[in-house]
Amino acid sequence: MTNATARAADGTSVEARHTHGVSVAGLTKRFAGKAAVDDIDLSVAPGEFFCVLGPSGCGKSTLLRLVAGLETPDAGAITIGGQEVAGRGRSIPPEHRGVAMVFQSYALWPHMSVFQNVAFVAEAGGRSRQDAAAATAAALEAVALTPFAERKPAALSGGQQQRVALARCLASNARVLLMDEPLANLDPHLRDVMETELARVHRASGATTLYITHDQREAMALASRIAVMDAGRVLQVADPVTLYRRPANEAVARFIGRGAIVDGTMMRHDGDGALVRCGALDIAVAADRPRAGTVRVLLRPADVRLAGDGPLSGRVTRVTWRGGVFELVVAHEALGEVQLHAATAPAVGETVRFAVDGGWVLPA
Ligand SMILES: Nc1ncnc2c1ncn2[C@@H]1O[C@H](COP(=O)(O)OP(=O)(O)OP(=O)(O)O)[C@@H](O)[C@H]1O
Repeated sequence: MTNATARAADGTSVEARHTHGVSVAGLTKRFAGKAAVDDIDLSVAPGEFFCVLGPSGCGKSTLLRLVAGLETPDAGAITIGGQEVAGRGRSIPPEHRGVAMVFQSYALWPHMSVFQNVAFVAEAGGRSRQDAAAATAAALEAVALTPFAERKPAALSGGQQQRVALARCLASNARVLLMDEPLANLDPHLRDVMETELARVHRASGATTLYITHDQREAMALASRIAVMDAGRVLQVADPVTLYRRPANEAVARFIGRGAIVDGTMMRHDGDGALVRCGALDIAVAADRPRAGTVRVLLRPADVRLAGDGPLSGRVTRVTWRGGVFELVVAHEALGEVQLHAATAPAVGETVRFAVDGGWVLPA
């Protein structure tokens, strides 16, 4: 099937869905005078899988609820598919925004069967009964719930109920899917399975997806781009690799992944690289621009390696098995504690030699 003829589970052409991006500008929402969402600008491309990642209480859900139309902004504007749905004192109600939403709580109708729960939403998209039934069947198949179609929600496990909520979202006619931690209540195995399924369904449907999570692993696995939020503000928007390798500031560096941050002085800058002196050690690192004074250098575990002839030595303070690799914390006199991965584990307290092969000078 070519792109031109590709069809989503609900019969909508992929092209139709691809025309719907989401953008917010200067978006602000206050509760009791305190900004939960604080002057945010974001643009989600049509068809993109975009994650908003941040700690509890940073304003992620409020942002999603604003886009859905469940909250009214105090300032700023929201545009969906080229249409301004909120701003300048105007607010289009949720049902006219062309979005479907999955919440942390599944909000299923207890008196309806699994099939009816999904079909109800599919029909609300303005389709014929027959088309809605086909979309419902396809969505239940996608979340592996076909055998449970006639059950009531009360006779399902929590994870199965969550999958019904997901199927409802998939079966809706919406061009834009809004998901608030939809995998939060699943066990790790089912989470993995559903992550794969979400990615597959997204590829097939092309629906623009705005996905909220506090789980960086999940965001990294699913998103084409991630916005990292803290205290109502967006700290950085980037693809997962850039967020990990080149965080914009210390807060993002500490929130995403592991690593150590050490002080140094930039001796030289050339193109995309720099030589930074940390204590008595010169390290070749990546850096976006020349900098005077003290700089802060992020050393990810992959930047550091055990080496019998390495120039540095330190004492192992912690060893953690991370499934396939040991993570060591090694204390060095000048650098402080650095982390690295190793195939074999020295004993805690042992002195090891190591080398630093790279790093990233934090821009801010
Ligand atoms: N209806 C409300 N009334 C008052 N305060 C609210 C309301 N909704 C959210 N808040 C506050 O706004 C801030 C952001 O909340 P929000 O639910 O958006 O965060 P979150 O990042 O989604 O958190 P979590 O991951 O825990 O769900 C919090 O301080 C919260 O207490």
